[in-house]
Amino acid sequence: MRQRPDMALWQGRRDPEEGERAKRWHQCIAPLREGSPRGIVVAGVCSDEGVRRNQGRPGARGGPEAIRRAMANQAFHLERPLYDGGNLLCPENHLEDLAQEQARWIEGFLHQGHFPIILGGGHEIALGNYLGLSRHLAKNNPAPSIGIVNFDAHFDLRQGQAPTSGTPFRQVAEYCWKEDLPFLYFCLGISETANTAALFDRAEALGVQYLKDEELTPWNLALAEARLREFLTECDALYLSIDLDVLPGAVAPGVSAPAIRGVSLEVLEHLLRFLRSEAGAKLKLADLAECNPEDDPDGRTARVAARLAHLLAREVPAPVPDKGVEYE
Ligand SMILES: N=CN[C@@H](CCC(=O)O)C(=O)O
Ligand SMILES: [Mn+2]
Ligand SMILES: [Mn+2]
Repeated sequence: MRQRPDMALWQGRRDPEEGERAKRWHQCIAPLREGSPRGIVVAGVCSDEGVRRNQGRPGARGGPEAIRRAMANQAFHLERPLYDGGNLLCPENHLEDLAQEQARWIEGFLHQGHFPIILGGGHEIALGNYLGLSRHLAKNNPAPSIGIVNFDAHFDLRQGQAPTSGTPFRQVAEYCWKEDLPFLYFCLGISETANTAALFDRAEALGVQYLKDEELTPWNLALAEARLREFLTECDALYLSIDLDVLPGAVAPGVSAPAIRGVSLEVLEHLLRFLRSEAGAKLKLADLAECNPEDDPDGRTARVAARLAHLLAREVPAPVPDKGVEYE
């Protein structure tokens, strides 16, 4: 189920005549090992069973490889070590077991002090990410207030017995209810035409905060900033999820449900930078979900995902030690 990093994927242009500062990601990334100094870990969850179950276009199991290939040639500007943490495979499409196994895997990265950027995979990857962070934080705080900020055209609060790419945050809400934890979920980029009235009702009933795509314009950023700032005051820690279908379909066509309108890349990047500076060390974990290379002309979506990973890795705050752990 766990797959070691395939470093052969990390190929790209080389400019030796330009010297040491002409490096690209493929020249700087290392396989993650036990005891590696704290840094950024990119790791993939190769699952699209959730998308298939959700009546979508499968293919996102190839997302992690496509995003790594796009990352490989990016110029390297990071100030922290960068690692490939390998992949997690969904066992015989048995999504029911994925989240628990993924939670243990994520917890391991966090325990070693890394900032994980998890590459999807359908958005079913969100449940395991949340659970991993929750378990990690529970070591020092039995009832952590984890805020989820999800940039997404969809609420992903669907009902149903079986988990799918459309259910993860409803599953998180149920977990929080059972564990007596607050469910703090803020979804940005909601498309009114892509979410039924039933989903808006569920969001309301669960106390979900949201902003619609049409409210996230460059001339209205103060609204999102004020709402995010207030949201963060309630959170001990932040899990940031980016469903690439929040972007306009022309920018991110390689997803199961491309957006007609979407939120512009400029606005998304602005808000990611804003979150970084407002959340500081509360930001513990990020993911990029739904990249589907089978429907991605010119690898556009993988490349935009790679750029967002660069931004997250560059903007991520210096780690703050968990209790009892010192950073060098
Ligand atoms: N990950 C979520 N996906 C959307 C799919 C919507 C659609 O296929 O139209 C959802 O469930 O709402
Ligand atoms: Mn979506
Ligand atoms: Mn989603």
